[in-house]
Amino acid sequence: MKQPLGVILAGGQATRMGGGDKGLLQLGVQSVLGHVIERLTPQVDRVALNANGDAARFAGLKLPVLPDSIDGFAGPLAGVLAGLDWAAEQGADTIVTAAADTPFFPGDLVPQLLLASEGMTHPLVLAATPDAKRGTARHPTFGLWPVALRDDLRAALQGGLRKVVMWTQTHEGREALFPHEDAFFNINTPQDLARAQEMI
Ligand SMILES: Nc1nc2c(ncn2[C@@H]2O[C@H](COP(=O)(O)OP(=O)(O)OP(=O)(O)O)[C@@H](O)[C@H]2O)c(=O)[nH]1
Repeated sequence: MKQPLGVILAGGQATRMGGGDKGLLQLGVQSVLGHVIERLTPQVDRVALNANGDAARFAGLKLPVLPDSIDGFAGPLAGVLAGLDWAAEQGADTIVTAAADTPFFPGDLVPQLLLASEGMTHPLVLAATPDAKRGTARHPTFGLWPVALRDDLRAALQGGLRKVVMWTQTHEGREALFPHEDAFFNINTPQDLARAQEMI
């Protein structure tokens, strides 16, 4: 399998943060997105950013900016579709997604997702962490996605499907387990940002 392309999901509305772009918030010496780019870039072939609205605000990052093609804010799956359409243009087979608000995700994200996908015709794997109640918790914005299923995903979104896990289940998606409960700590609120400042 070719090395996946990387797609950073930054297409949300950040309502709990009061709007704006969570990825452009300052965290230590760089933006939250800067941390995400730094972690993802060495693990993939190339990186693009999925974001809606005026792309000029991300010009300094020097990454392709991919808007959602589904009307309205359809959730992270719309960003996955934008990433898969870009990957198809680039001749790639798969993408790995990472959320723009999750600055400390594992440095072995991509190898672990690839390992979990061995033997799958259409590699579809979500990252997961241990969860006291459910056994494991899946992280729907961190996954390995096959370009071959992009038209199926487009049809599902056009039919109103929004839940990532529901779509992956219809394709017998797997999970890759990361042992640390906080491996995908994400910034949703000003309190989360303060906690992240303490963590770096
Ligand atoms: N492309 C795309 N990505 C989205 C959309 N909604 C959420 N996301 C992304 O999905 C991930 C998780 O998003 P959430 O934290 O649930 O939503 P959010 O909009 O970032 O924040 P809240 O509005 O506070 O829930 C983030 O990486 C978001 O950028 C959307 O409509 N389109």
